[in-house]
Amino acid sequence: MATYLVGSRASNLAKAQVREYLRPLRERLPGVTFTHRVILEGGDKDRKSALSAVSAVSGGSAFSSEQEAALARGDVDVVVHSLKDLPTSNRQGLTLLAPPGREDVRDALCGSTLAGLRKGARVGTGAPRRVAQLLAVRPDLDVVPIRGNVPPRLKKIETMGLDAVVLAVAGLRRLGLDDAIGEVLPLDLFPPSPGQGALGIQVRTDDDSAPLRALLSTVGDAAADAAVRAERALLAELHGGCSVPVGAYGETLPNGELSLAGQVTSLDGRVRVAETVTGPATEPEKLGASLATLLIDQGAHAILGEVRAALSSR
Ligand SMILES: NCc1[nH]cc(CCC(=O)O)c1CC(=O)O
Repeated sequence: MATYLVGSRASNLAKAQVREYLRPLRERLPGVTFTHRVILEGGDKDRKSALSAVSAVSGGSAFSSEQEAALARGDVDVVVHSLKDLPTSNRQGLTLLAPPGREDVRDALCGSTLAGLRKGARVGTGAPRRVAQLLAVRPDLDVVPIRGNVPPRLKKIETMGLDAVVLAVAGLRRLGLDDAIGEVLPLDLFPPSPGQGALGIQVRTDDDSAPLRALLSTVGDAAADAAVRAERALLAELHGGCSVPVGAYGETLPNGELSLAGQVTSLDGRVRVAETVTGPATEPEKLGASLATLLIDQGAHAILGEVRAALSSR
């Protein structure tokens, strides 16, 4: 009987994601054993310094590297990530499988509604994309940088005297914290981080892993896969990472085509370029690349150049 080790970070969100991923697999494959292994991270302890050092410069993710190293070494056979935290550059010998569907992709305001925020209200978020999108619609807001896992970030409403914080609906739902949502933010003004709401299912590409890849592909969702591939291709073409103000949302249309919306916003929210493209769902990377070209023609590089300069001087 086959046994596979499934790795993840130690957070409650990571554990919930593993449970969500394994439930249908265990039902479908009663003869196969999947065992969860937490992979502890140096990067977790010292996330602040790691993030500011890595993400501002390369757009890389400090979180995922140790998970990927454990997978490459063979300590585990598959890793369940949050896809949006994974760098777009492909790690040699590893591959991403189609995600099993997708949670709600949107961001939420917790603690208040947008209209309910007084002038100059203090809103917590550490993500440049969220800062930029908030200031674009509400330049009066005082955006306060916060970091950490989802539950501590929610608690900062009380402990830091914030009026609200911005968090992904997906993480809140998976943690059973959706009661905290004051308003789900509209996709057109607050397009999510590429891959938001999707699990990043990563395996080795070697021949020995082929049977596992075949098993796991039975729970992959083609529509979600096309959407996240297009979103991540856009980000890669813009040379962005999870720390740049790029929002993207891919979706399969009723006619089977893939639509991809993308936005790049300056950190102060004053300049924004936005476009939507449509194309065959069989070529999501091409769609992402064509959207990147349109956004670059409209000035995306200038915006992102200023963002990088601002972030690296922090
Ligand atoms: N960077 C943190 C992170 N990584 C994944 C999620 C949950 C949403 C998801 O799975 O895409 C979150 C929290 C948040 O953004 O609110």
